[in-house]
Amino acid sequence: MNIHKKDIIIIGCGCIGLSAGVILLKTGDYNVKIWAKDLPPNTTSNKAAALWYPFLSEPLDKVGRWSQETMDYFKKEIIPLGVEKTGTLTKKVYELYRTPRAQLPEWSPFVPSFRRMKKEEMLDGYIDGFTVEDGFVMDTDQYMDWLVESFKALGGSIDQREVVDIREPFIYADIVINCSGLGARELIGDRLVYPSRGQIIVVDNTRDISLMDEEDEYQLGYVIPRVHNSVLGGTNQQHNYNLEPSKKDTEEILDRVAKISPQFERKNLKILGEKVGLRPSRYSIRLENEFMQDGRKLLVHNYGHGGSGFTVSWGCALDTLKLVRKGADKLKTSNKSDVPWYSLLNKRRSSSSCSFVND
Ligand SMILES: Cc1cc2nc3c(=O)[nH]c(=O)nc-3n(C[C@H](O)[C@H](O)[C@H](O)COP(=O)(O)OP(=O)(O)OC[C@H]3O[C@@H](n4cnc5c(N)ncnc54)[C@H](O)[C@@H]3O)c2cc1C
Ligand SMILES: NCCCCC(=O)C(=O)O
Repeated sequence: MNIHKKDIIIIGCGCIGLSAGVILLKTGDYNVKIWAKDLPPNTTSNKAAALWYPFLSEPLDKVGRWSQETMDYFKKEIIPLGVEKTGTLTKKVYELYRTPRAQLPEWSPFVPSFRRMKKEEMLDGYIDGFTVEDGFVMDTDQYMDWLVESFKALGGSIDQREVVDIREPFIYADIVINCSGLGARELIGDRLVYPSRGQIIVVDNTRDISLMDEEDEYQLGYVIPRVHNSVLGGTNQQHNYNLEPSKKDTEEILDRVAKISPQFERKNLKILGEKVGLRPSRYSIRLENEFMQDGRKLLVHNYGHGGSGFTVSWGCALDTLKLVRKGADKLKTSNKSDVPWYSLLNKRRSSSSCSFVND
């Protein structure tokens, strides 16, 4: 532990916490520790498909910028390391519609390669669609393992521990980053974050383009080819906490992807497994500073990424660094002796005590 560097504790070891940790460590200015109840492969992040595509997350203008910054980071820092190391591949994606789409997605101006699909690219049964030429997909478990390895190689350390009171980490650090995902509901009493249950099926490899039937944002039909296998999806069941795969959902996902193309009919697929994750959904991604204990402590919130955690992860990590720098300059020097450590814990924080004023 370098005493000249500021200590930071990140709560959460999903793609959001790990990306933030890597960016903070790369500056050389911080000692960074992750505290997390669940570690990969037992996080929501490990249940993701995953591909670059903004989905179920707001506000769309910021999601656009974060997505573009994440795409740039992947192109410069991750894709060049090679697929064997990171489990990440550049992959074109088609978003398909059976009805015309007058509106372009609000995030599209941020993504240079975004365009409407050409007639000659259209699949049978679809009349409209969009494409991004240089998106990416990752074998999620392999990518998450690479993120952990990168974080540790930069000097980060990971403690598997549940944080029951948000003030506990402040005994050890003046700056805490809240990357707790859906856990923010309990950790800081934010009832605005809720689960959107997603179920996927892992199958043997399929074709070389990610295909997503977006006609219905609740009954999803997508095929995402990855490095060692492909993922079929999916579901978007709000406020559903069931973590067990449902046979009914599997049947309905298979029916939906078969309608994308005959090559995805069940007889042509070899099912390898099913996964379920609870997307940390919120009306708006919360990425902001909160000063605690009369301005002596800084809590940076970075949670509520819905269906886009991987797609915005590096953009949000870069903004987390900006918030840390901005907030740290405003911290009143905390002379540890005048804040007895037990005083931080002797009052349980009521859920109503948090203010969720978003910027
Ligand atoms: C089926 C499915 C498919 C998806 N596909 C994609 C996709 O293709 N592209 C994409 O961009 N996104 C996708 N997503 C969304 C993406 O998975 C999430 O947005 C992302 O994983 C959120 O990351 P996170 O780090 O915030 O949360 P998590 O991965 O849930 O990590 C939260 C961490 O905080 C810890 N934690 C919580 N509370 C506490 C506490 N009190 N004390 C200590 N630790 C705590 C947890 O243990 C965990 O380590 C998908 C999601 C699902 C379910
Ligand atoms: N629009 C389809 C989204 C693909 C996968 C994904 O982001 C999800 O299921 O959350």
